[in-house]
Amino acid sequence: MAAVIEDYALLGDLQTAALVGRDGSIDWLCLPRFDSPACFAALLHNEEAGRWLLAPASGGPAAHRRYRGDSLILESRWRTAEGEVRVVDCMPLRGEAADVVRMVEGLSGHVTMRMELRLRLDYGHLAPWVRRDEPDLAAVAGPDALWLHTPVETHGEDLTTVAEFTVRAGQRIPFVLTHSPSHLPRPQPVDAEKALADTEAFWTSWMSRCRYEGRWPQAVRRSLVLLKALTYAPTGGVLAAATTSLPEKIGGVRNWDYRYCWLRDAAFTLQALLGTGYVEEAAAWREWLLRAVAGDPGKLQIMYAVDGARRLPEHSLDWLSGYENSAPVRIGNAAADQFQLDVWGAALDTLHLARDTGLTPHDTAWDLQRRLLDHLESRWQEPDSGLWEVRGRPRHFVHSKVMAWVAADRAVDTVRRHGLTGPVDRWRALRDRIHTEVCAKGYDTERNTFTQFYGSRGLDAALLLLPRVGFLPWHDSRIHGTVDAVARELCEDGLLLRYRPGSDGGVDALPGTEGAFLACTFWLADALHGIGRRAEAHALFEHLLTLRNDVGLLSEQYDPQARRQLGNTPQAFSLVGLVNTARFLSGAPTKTARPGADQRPPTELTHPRPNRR
Ligand SMILES: OC[C@H]1O[C@H](O[C@H]2O[C@H](CO)[C@@H](O)[C@H](O)[C@H]2O)[C@H](O)[C@@H](O)[C@@H]1O
Repeated sequence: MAAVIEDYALLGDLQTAALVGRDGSIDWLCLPRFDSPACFAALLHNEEAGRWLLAPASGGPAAHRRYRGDSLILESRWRTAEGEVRVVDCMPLRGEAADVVRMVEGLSGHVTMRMELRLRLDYGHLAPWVRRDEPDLAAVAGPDALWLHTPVETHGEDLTTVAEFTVRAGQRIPFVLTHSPSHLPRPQPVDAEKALADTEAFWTSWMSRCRYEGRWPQAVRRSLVLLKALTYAPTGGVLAAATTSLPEKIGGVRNWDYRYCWLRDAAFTLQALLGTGYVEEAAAWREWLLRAVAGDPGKLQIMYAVDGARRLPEHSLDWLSGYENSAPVRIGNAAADQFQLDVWGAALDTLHLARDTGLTPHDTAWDLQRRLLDHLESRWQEPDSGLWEVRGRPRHFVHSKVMAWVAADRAVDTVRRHGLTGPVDRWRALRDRIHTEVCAKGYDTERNTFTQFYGSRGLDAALLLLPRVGFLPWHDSRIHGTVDAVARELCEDGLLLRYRPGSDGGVDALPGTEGAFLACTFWLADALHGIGRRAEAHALFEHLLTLRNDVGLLSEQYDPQARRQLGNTPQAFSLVGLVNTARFLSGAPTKTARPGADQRPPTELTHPRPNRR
């Protein structure tokens, strides 16, 4: 059985990622790309679906784990009756092939170790043909070939490669697993010691570019490393998370594939990276976006594969029982075909922010912005599926309309401040029309709150973003009313749901419930800070920090009753929430509002709180 979600640490080489449990087992690895079929899928079934265990034979979880410095090199340490041992895991940056390097270091005594390599290609479906390729072991199945390189003697047991060996104090014993397409010649195995040194040097140098100077620096730096690990280096695409189908409720059906590039999630990630000095990543994403959208901006999708491919058909893998029996396990994502209005605003906002942050101007980018806006102008009055990608009928979601306002607003601002050309009067009129309509139809005067969609009784955590994007200032009484209402109606044990799935007769058309949404809870901390309730904001943020696992990972959601993480992991939305809230609470202005807009929080409460009903 897989471990609890917070037991997993991430390894990655900026093209794919692996999850390692505290027990020393790699239970998730897709090769060669984040969204390729997994060769270890025990995470979504059990060890029969493939895993790679390397740990003391006596078993049990590592007593202590940490990443080495600011790197993605994981060190897991066990104390056993025989002595102490450390396993150091990493994925070196991609050279000729993909590698996983595992170094066993004897710290004291003589520790008996056990290795079990159970490769199961195609998401646990296929046991490869394994043979000796002296001095190594080669495994082949269809398009994939893998080699295990180690000085330790191995043998086969029950379609598994097994080794039992002893490590003495001072000894270092390497294991290297290398993947390559099966039709190519065997790649050179990497030298494990050099790979570790190079990987550490890469991450140290990457972190030296960090310009974050606010509070909670360790939590922010770790989140930035994890966000970087979710970018696909060859194209600049940014992933939502490293996994598929970790459930939003244990035993439930809300299990989705997040190994793709959502424009919305990427926009949030880029805002966090740009705000902490990582301009190169923003430049790479802009190029990715321009390529992905090239052709017809009217055919903009809300998500793409890491290489910009558009077809992501959703289907279930019925041979996998699912994480703790949470079925189905899905790959692909049907939300790719949805109309989500906010995505136009998110893309335009990020391109605007990139220009403001000093990213070299790009003629094609402005051309794309104009064409996206033209398209949006013709569609903003249509109902959509909203940022939560509801699978119920399309609605006039307030957050979606506000993001349409953002698109028009940023275009007007670009002309005004950057001297680019466009029909600015028309855009200004569009911006004002959207604003007027949202305030008239999306705001409930009786309850003093904006609502989830026009005429809805339900609320939505995304309404907390209205002042952040500059739609209304923090001191507006409608914003105070909305923050109060959202906190009152969507909080569970101090954490925020994104909406109540049962509201308005079941807005998302999915059965069951889900956990508290971590990104939304970070937005609540921002909102409390923004309206001047700073002590509450800080307390909430500190509480959120305690929900990270021992090595800083956050998944998408949290179950406050069971006190455990839920949903895909590590999730960019949650990590971005952490970075952006740390910045905001440390005194930075909000990320996306245009310069000059009233975005600084008041030093104290300037408006009376609205009456509670
Ligand atoms: O709630 C149903 C939807 O859930 C997933 O979407 C969520 O994840 C996305 C990636 O992080 C995020 O952009 C979106 O805001 C979230 O609601 C799932 O991917 C969808 O297929 C599903 O309809």
